[in-house]
Amino acid sequence: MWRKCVIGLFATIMLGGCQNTPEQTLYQRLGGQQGVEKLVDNFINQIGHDKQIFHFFADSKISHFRQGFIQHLCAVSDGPCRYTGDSMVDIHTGMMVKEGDFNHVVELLINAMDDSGIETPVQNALLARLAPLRSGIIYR
Ligand code: HEM
Repeated sequence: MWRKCVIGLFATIMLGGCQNTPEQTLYQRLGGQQGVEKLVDNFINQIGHDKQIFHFFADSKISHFRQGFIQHLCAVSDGPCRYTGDSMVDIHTGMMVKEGDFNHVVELLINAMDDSGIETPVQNALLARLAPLRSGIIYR
C-alpha cells in the first residue's frame, strides 16, 4: 500500500515537473535581453583592450555596432527579435578578416561569456550557432 502511494507520488511529481519546465530557448538560457546586452557590453570591452582586433573597429560607431550585435545575437538565439541589419557578407566585405582573426574574436567572445557567468553548455550552444557564419566573414 505504502509502496503504491510512494510510486504514485513520484509519478505525479515527475509529470508535474515536466509540465512546469518547458524547454528554454537559447535566448532565455543567455539571460534574456538583459543577459544578451551584458554579454555584448563585455564583448565590446574585450575588443577595446585587444591589440589584434581593435584596429578593425577604429572607424566604427560603437553604439551602432552594439545595437546591431545585440539584435543579431537575440535573433540567432531564438529571442523575440528580427535582425534588420546588413548581411554578414556585406558588413565584413573589405575587412580581409583572416582565419586567425576570426578565431581570436571567438576567444574574446568566450572571455565575454565567462565574464557574464554564462555556463559552458550555453556557451557551446551559442558558438555552434555562430560557427556557420564563418565563411561569410573571413577573407572578404
Ligand atoms: C561569429 C563572428 C561574428 C559575428 C556574428 C559578427 C557580427 C557582426 C554584426 C551583426 C555586425 C553589425 C553590427 C551593426 O549593425 O553595426 C558586425 C559588425 C562588425 N564586425 Fe563582425 N561579426 C563576427 C566576426 C567579426 C570578426 C572576426 C571581425 C574582425 C576581426 C569583425 C569585425 C566587425 C566590424 C569592424 C564591424 C563594424 C562595421 C561597421 O562599423 O560598420 N566581425 N559584426
